[in-house]
Amino acid sequence: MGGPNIGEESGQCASCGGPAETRCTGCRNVFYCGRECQKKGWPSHRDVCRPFTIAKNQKCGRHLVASRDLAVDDIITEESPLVLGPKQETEPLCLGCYKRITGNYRCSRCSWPMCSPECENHPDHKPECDVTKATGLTICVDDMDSPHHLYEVITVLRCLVLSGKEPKRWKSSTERMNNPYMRGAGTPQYRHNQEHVVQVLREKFKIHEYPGVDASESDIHTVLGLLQFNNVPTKTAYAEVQALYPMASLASHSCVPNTKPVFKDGKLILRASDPIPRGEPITAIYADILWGTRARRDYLRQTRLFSCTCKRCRDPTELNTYFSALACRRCSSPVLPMDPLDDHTAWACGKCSHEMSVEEVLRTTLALGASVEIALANPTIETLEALQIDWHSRAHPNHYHLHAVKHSLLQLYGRSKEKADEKEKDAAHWVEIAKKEKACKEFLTVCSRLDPTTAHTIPFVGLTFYEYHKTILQNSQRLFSQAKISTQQLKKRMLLSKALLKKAMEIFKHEAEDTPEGQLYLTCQEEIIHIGKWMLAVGLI
Ligand SMILES: C[S@@+](CC[C@H](N)C(=O)[O-])C[C@H]1O[C@@H](n2cnc3c(N)ncnc32)[C@H](O)[C@@H]1O
Repeated sequence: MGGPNIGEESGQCASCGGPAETRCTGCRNVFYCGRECQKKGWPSHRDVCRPFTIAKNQKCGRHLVASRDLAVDDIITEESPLVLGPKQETEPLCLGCYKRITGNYRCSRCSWPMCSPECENHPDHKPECDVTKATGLTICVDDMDSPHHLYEVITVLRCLVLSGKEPKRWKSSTERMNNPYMRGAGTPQYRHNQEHVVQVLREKFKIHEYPGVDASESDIHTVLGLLQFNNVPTKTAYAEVQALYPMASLASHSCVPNTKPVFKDGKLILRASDPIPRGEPITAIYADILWGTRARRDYLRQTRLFSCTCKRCRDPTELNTYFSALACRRCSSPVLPMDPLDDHTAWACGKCSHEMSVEEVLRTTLALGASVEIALANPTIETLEALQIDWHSRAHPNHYHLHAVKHSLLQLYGRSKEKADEKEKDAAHWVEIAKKEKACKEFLTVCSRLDPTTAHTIPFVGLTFYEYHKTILQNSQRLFSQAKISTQQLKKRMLLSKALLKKAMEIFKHEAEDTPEGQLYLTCQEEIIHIGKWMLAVGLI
């Protein structure tokens, strides 16, 4: 049998000629009888199937480029990580499933805290389990609520063990990965790594004595560099961890990424989140989408050693969100950077042209961030509203620090009397519900401009849709009981409320059942049934 019949629905498997059962999971143009045949057919099919090529330019180095026009949701890569493990700084977590742990259970072989006997047998945990056992070291981690320095070594150790066990695979995947890390020798970060990773791995874990592992000080620093520059933040069921992927690690960065990642069944599936024309770069985001431009650019410079110049970074308004804008002292209009790509630029009011120096802007932003951090540590409606009022004359209401305050407030509003009897819901409650609705709408508007696919804001946006549905539900039931809306209007609002729940479910659909997001998915499901029953009972359907 020759090469696969691209695009032909021949009814025959392109590999063995038997009856076709499934489409190629990459291009979906070719038919196979099953997974095995797809694997066999792959070598000849790869070049036509792969939706990307690896390109190279001066600005980004190697990067992925669409090899054909890609539609939204097209799969770009579906691959297992070369290595996956906790982020360098993390609170103690299970080294099998990455769930936060209580400390009540320890691996029976190596003494690392884990969550259960099943997790101690998880293949991810094997490298540190074997190395720790070989040294006879007892792992002492008591405080489960603060980052613990011992976890800094885990992912590096996993890389070193893999490089010893599967040297060919390790080398072919990593030898061309970007690693400008050694340029950082002598920096505070390098010194930190020397003390907390290199020395710990060599002196405590005796990693250089472990069979097959080359782990000179410089080997360990090289691995630290590979991880720093090429890691892909990967959201597992319970935590965001770091991973190296042969292909996805090559995607260049944009603060307006055109891909969305989902980590499922141990694999990263990277899909197009926008149509990507042939020849365009395929981009991921390496920073937090809900940080302002200066914070994202500083972070990228520090961790990845480049200055982002993407569409959002170039736009003083950050896609019309005013996410970093301050307020003019003279006329209250937004104050924006004159040249957002220049760190020393002055900021100016768009209306009265009053200028602020960059130092004043940084001082103000820092002070706002500090006030927000304190307020969010113990949030109440009173303290958060007081903070909003206090900063009203100094920062734009959409400022990213105030956006975080809004997200907390939209959950708090209406909560105290949520379960109360209708009679107990007083005027103050309905004022809160009105504020809640407004906050939900504002929060979603800003997020939809920054992250239209919601792929990078799942917990925030999903929860907001859920909270939003409550306001529509409660308000419409009240207005109907007061005969202020017609049956038709009530029905319309009930359907809107259900649609908001469905939107939340769509956002949470990949979340594990025992996470807050997975639980909320189930709550939404129950709530939809409940609303349906209520509509039936009152004759709306
Ligand atoms: C994960 S690696 C990507 C692969 C890398 N380009 C290579 O050649 O191996 C991340 C590095 O790529 C470069 N890079 C990625 N996106 C970039 C961008 N938007 N602008 C400039 N450099 C970028 C930076 O050097 C960054 O540290």
